[in-house]
Amino acid sequence: MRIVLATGNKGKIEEFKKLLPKHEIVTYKELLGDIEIVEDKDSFKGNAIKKAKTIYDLLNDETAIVISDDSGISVPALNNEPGIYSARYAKENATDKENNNKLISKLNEINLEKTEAYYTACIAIVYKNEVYTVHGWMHGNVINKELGEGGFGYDPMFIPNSYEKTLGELPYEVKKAFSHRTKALNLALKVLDVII
Ligand SMILES: O=P(O)(O)OP(=O)(O)OP(=O)(O)OC[C@H]1O[C@@H](n2cnc3c(O)ncnc32)[C@H](O)[C@@H]1O
Ligand SMILES: [Mg+2]
Repeated sequence: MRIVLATGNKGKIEEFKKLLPKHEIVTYKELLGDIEIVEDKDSFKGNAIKKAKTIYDLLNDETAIVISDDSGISVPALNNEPGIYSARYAKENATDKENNNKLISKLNEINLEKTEAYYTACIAIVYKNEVYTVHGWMHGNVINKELGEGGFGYDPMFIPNSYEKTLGELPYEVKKAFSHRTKALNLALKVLDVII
């Protein structure tokens, strides 16, 4: 099955390709070029739907299968920041490094070297003009430094439950086994099984 990914994030694209080895994955940029989608909704779900719907409508092909991913990290000790603002925590169009530095300074402000955190992913599917959404979560801790080069985004700061190392240090197989994205995508595949 051919799936159009409504994301511009290289880390996500790489993960989706590894999670869906049997499917043909095309990114929206390959089909439509660069498009700016303003993520102005107040939930992962709202933004995921907006991204998937925008690309689906522009493709103008009823039978296209479009999948988006809106995700982020939440830190309860910081009132669940950055949450839906994870991509622009430091500033608009911030790099991963800038966002990680902002999270590190926020943790340092309240003298926390390590504290509970969780990732959320909402995946929206659009097919035949209908929208479906599913969620997945991964729980663990964030630390006030970056360790390792693996993964993307906040991964070098995130230690999943039952592990002692960050997702920057651990092999991708660990993240693949039970990440927020893996869990949401497994549900999305079940939805696709039913609707297609
Ligand atoms: O909107 P798209 O085009 O999909 O790309 P994006 O990078 O803007 O994606 P989001 O709006 O969903 O923002 C997600 C933020 O959370 C971070 N993030 C999401 N999933 C992550 C993961 O699995 N590991 C590390 N960081 C993650 C990511 O780096 C972004 O800063
Ligand atoms: Mg985004």
